[in-house]
Amino acid sequence: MDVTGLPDLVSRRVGGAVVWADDELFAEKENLIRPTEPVYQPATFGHKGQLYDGWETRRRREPGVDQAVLRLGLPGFVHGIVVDTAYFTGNYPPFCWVDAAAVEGYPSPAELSEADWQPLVPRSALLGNTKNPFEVDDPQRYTHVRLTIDPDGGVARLRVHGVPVADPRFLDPSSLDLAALENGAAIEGCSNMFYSSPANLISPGFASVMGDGWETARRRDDGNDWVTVRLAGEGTVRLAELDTSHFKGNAPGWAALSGRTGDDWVTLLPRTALQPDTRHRFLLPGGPPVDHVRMDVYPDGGMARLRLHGTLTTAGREDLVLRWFNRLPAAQALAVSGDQDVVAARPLSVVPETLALS
Ligand SMILES: NC(=O)NC(NC(N)=O)C(=O)[O-]
Repeated sequence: MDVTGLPDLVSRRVGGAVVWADDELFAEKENLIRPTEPVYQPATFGHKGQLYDGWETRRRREPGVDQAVLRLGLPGFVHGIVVDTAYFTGNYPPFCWVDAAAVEGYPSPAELSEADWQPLVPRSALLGNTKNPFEVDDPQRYTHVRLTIDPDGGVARLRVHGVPVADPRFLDPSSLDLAALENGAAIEGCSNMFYSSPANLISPGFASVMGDGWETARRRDDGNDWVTVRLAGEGTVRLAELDTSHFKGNAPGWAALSGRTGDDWVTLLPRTALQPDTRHRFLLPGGPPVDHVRMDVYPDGGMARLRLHGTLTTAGREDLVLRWFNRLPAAQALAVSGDQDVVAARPLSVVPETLALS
């Protein structure tokens, strides 16, 4: 499975941050999570040396390692990590490892140093000027990761690919974006992602440039492009927002929405004309609850965001609560539910009494 198709949970685009590094003399730690590909200009010297688009520490003169701690913009479970050493050739770290922690609230760097760090990637050899991929097999929901480089050097980007798991305590089941990545929705498939990923469609916030959206290649046949979203939970969609912002010469001419209810697909929005560079909002007439939504765009093009505001059904809400509760580390699950038996019995198929959240 190519996990790099999954959203990058630590990208700055989804609110990730590098909260601490022991050293960043040559190049700033914040570069690690820039959403764009690294760039390089040879023989471009600043006051401290060659400028690199990455995180680069000084040459160690004592034994030890360098570390950076990152907060996931979207807490979730991690399927794969990419340590990209692009353009670091004579100065990449020969080894690295990655740990993760699940922490409630808003811990400071000092508090994070005391966290219960779990190994995600063991000590592994790195190649220079290469995207170094690592598969991760760990069922827990994490909020932070820690990159250790051994002994020192430069890393251009750290990508943490996984599945966001929303904390239901912060969601109002009667009014939420059922298609939002941060609420637990996911892209299940699309016809084409030549220029940019469909995960952008359901990412937080507005798109700031065209590259922040989903863009297909120009079609040269009679078909049309499409994308399917698994909703955060089963629900009823009341308001659809199809935002073509920044797509001026390449917005689709039309779009339609359909929803999956059981084995059937029902029309939510019939084929409707779109304008370039416009945040369209369509009130939907209601209808049966759906758990997946497919957007067809005609014939091709790009879109910045797709929002599907609505209401979770009871089953949809229970699903969402369980997805979160069953991924919590045991100590956190106990703190939340207060019930040793409930924690021991996970994964459950019914929401525990103590988690009957409004
Ligand atoms: N030419 C270099 O890149 N040298 C050094 N790094 C920077 N950024 O200048 C180093 O020692 O790694």
